[in-house]
Amino acid sequence: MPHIASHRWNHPACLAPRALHPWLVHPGSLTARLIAHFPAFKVRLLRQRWARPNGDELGALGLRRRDLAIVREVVLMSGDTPLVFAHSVMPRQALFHGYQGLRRQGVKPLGATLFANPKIRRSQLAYRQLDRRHALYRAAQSAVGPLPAALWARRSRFELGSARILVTEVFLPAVREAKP
Ligand SMILES: C=C(O[C@@H]1C=C(C(=O)O)C=C[C@H]1O)C(=O)O
Repeated sequence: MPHIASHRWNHPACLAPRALHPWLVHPGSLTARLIAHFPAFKVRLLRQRWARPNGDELGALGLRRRDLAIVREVVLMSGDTPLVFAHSVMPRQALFHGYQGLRRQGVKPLGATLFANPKIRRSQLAYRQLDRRHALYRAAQSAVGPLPAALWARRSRFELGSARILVTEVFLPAVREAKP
């Protein structure tokens, strides 16, 4: 396993390209913003199955290495153009205590569910650049094909009482603020 220079999700978003920055720091539903900016939005569901979270996700969810969670991976699309690779980790405890409905999420955007429930709190957003040393970069690349050497990603927890899920969004090249 190549050493990842830093597991830390603490890269300042201000270092991101100017055209990407508004997307990275957007506090509301990314789905809603993508629908407002791009035509023919759809969710391409890649997988949703029991799996082990990535090493740098355990701490954020208070999990041990052997703990299982349902891992959901999708590509948010505009027609045939991939916009965002999203990876969501839903621990067993969360699925049985609060997030039962997420098991049948299918191609309905997660955001449509999470932002519709006023009891769900979102944590601070955390950012980092990913490259081929990170599992999420490699998963995005196998889903959409060749990518730039580094991609900006953000992640946050969605908390419902004691239940927490971790949602990570990897921004693909097509997502840039329209030229002013
Ligand atoms: C959390 C949101 O849901 C989006 C949709 C996702 C999905 O359907 O799996 C995952 C992450 C988000 O990009 C959002 O819209 O902000």
